[in-house]
Amino acid sequence: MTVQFPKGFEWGVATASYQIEGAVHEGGRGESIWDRFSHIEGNIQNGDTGDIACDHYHLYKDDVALMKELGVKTYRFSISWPRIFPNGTGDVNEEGVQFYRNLLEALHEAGIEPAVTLFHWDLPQKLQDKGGWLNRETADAFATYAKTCYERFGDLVPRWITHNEPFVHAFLGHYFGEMAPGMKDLRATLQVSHHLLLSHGMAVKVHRELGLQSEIGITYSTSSVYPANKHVKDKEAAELYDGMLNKWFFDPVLLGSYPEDIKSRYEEAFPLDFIQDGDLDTISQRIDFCGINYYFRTIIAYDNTVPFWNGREVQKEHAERTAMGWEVYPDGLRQRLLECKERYGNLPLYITENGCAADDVVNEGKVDDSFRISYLDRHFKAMQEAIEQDGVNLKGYYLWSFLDNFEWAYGYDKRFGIVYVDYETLQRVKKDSFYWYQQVVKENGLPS
Ligand SMILES: OC[C@H]1NNC[C@@H](O)[C@@H]1O
Repeated sequence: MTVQFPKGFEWGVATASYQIEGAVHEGGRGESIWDRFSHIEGNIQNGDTGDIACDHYHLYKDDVALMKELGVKTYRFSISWPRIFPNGTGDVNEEGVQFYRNLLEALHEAGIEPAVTLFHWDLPQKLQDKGGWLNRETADAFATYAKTCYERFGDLVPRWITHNEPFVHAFLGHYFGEMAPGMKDLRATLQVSHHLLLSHGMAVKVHRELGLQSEIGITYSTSSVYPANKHVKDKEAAELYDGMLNKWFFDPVLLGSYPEDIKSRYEEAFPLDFIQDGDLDTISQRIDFCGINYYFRTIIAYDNTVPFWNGREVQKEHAERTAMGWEVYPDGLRQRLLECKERYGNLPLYITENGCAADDVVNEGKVDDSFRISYLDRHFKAMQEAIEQDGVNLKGYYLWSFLDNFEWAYGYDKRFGIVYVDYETLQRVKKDSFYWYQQVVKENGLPS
């Protein structure tokens, strides 16, 4: 065994509701902002939508059987809020509850522990019609939704994740405009990000009040940020970008305050008057773990035409890249894990997403995705170094993704799965990486 992980290290796979379920008009489900956004022409590559996706809603038993064959200990998926509350609040949709109970019971039968994400971006459209996350009342609605999930599913869920990647939902959905609900307004983005974090704290408080034995945390998209070169301006720009991307979301939850360097710049432009007294106490409720989603590093060059953080992403020439164009940089994962340990203490961490898109094709019933195996192999080595050499309290790993699925604005072109999905027939085909990962899970380490 060349690379061995600690005994009890948890190997898993991850998905999300809108990306795999389909059945958007079935089982009493209400409309989500992604149903609305994906049906607006021009928003999604090839005009794709999540209407059918992987049809996991009907095929979940086959998918759980495949996970059992894979041998993973744990499976991270998200609950679709509009399946539980079609209008966002009000009456509970019992058919939606039943679907997730069936899924949870199938996982329990298969000996697979669920890690459930409460919000992975598919906000009920009815709440968006009332301002969405711009509206502070959406945080209250989220706490009610969370409480309902704890009550209905808590007997079968050992691990809860309040939010998936608040940076991505806030900034790509409300500033860069490439994701639902497709806004382009920085002050709105900061208001949304604050209400996302506030709702996280409210959901943690409810979890503690119910005295649940399960653990609860939050999942962040994150990247290690590097200056383009040694110039002080580049270093300052990288610092500010790290503040915008990472600290703005990690610090309120883990330190109880927003990072001053970027906050003061925002306040020069507009008052952050959506931050109310007591909010940061709520947001910084103790959590049991932090989820880290890492795919690539970020290189920043000074650019004073970019407001607030005065920096723009630059690409390393001739770098190895995935089908998303993201640089393959496993050292950045180790770096980011060490940064978290040094800034926030040794809170338990899970890699709640990591993986790569590749141009996978089926050839005589097989999929040679050696590129993905190489990507994973190198990131696993970086993880193991973080544990063994840097003392990072890394407890587990969820591979993104179990299935090829709807990759948001990119539609179905970008394949992240270790299981190939033929979107014409919905047939699943195990890729070579499925068998490779099966061995890693079995051996709790990398094959020599
Ligand atoms: O882009 C790959 C993944 N990144 N994190 C959030 C997921 O929903 C994405 O598919």
